[in-house]
Amino acid sequence: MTYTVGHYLSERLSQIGLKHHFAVAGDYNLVLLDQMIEQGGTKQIYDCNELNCSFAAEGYARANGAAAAIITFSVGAISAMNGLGGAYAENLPILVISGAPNTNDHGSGHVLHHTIGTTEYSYQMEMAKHVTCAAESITSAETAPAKIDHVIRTMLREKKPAYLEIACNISAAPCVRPGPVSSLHAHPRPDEASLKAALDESLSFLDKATKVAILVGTKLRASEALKETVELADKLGCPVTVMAAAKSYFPETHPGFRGVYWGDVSSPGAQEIIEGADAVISLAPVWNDYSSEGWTSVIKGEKVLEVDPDRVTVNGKTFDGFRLKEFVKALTEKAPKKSAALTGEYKPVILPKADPAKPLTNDEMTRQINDLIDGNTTLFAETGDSWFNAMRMHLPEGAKVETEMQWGHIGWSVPSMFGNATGSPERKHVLMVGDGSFQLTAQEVAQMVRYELPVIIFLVNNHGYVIEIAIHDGPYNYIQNWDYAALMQCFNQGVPGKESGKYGLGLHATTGEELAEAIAQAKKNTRGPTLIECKLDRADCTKTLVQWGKAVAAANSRKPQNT
Ligand SMILES: Cc1ncc(Cn2nnc(CCOP(=O)(O)OP(=O)(O)O)c2C)c(N)n1
Repeated sequence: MTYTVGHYLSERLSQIGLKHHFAVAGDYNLVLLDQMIEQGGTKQIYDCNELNCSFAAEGYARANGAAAAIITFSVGAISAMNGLGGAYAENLPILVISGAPNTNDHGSGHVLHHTIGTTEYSYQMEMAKHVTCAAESITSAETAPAKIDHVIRTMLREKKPAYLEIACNISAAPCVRPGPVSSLHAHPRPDEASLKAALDESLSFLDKATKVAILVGTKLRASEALKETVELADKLGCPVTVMAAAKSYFPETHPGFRGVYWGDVSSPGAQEIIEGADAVISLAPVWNDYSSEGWTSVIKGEKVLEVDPDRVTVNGKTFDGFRLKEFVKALTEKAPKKSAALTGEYKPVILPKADPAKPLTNDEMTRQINDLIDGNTTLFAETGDSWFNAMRMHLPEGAKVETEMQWGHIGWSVPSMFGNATGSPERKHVLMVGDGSFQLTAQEVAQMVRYELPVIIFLVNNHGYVIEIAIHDGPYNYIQNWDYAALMQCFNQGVPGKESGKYGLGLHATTGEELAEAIAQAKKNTRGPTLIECKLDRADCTKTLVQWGKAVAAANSRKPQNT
């Protein structure tokens, strides 16, 4: 068998640890898809559309560290741009690979199908450059290895997405074979002088402090320092809170854990700890209008030692030339005990068991979902009141929570969980998603039926965009109601000639008792997804969403300056 450009790409992807890649067929990428199948290093998984394909890759990267999605030129790639933007915002290394026009068409004056009808085809590359850390166009086999290695090496180092387009007549062109994968993982050595200076300044900052606390931030997982943070917390003996988007990045069973810090909508006691500290070690935070509750709660300034992925700022000085992980390890070695602020114990929100015969409430639904979560569960929480329900859950050791609080594309969670479950089949997957979000990407549940993924979907049917209503109400927040549970019958049509692809289960829950029964059935459904449609009253949402919505609305309605 001739070794080709497509084989090189496929081998590199399997060398970095991928066992699957996601794809939607299109005539610009069919030969490339053949090469991927022929080389066989990763299994080809199909999605209903390219938006879902890019989000499935993003979800896979959350489980596996990286991912790849193959789509067709222009009509496919421009949909996938949304997944690239999301991966950029969420610091996830996914590689989106687009089939591309035949090399003979460049400069020919030909108008090609699927394009915008011009004779220039570079617009897609120009778009991709804005939402990736590396982007290359492959139009010859000779230059393919260097370009493929460049985009993979860069995305792994930067924890950002990358983009490749491969001309459709080059995918099967003969190509040299790759060397060891170690060259793709190389990181620059830290600048020792700068690291020492940062450490000395930080120790001086901590020496003067009495009430020290750690705030775990959004980019800590991408900085690959979760374990190192636990070691720092053990050494300091101080309280630890997490930002909402970092929920589950620090073990909630740790004696120092004190909940989610989110301004006025923090876990009970967390706001006092962070805002009352005289030294906050802030690890990889992202302060945006949502995470700061409409700019009302940003933790910065002279009380803060801010440790970003590649920079430390403390005592009015800033240091770079090393990675967060290297700094945290060095700080742990020298850090003093600072346990004065660790008082009392963490009291998670305990939701009372409701009368099972009464209409289902948001609290009862959240309570039963929390009971379902164990140390092997990955909980996806979609944009909406699901965020706030996830924040008030207490997690056992090993449980993970996935959110998309920077990009916030509603519907993201359905394909992302599909990708995550594909990449971590050994874990249980649970999704909380509102009816509004679900309507954007619902068809990807059909792929969960096709690939027989035993995930559990809690479809929160509160008849509209409740998070938007909390921010600013209007007729645009009310949507057509669906029979969401009935979708499973539609998706259960099976794979022709095969026994598979017909085990989706759709259930309705209008009371606590019905929900408990549905969960019991879901646990037994091991050959497909179970969607439980939870009917809630529209006004029945978390108090924290209502409070947060007011703060965000105030931020959105700030008058223009100098008018
Ligand atoms: C692609 C995209 N389009 C529009 C929006 C704005 N948006 N954010 N949240 C929503 C409504 C979410 O409603 P649901 O999923 O029903 O969630 P709930 O808050 O639980 O009702 C919208 C329409 C968005 N975040 N993403």
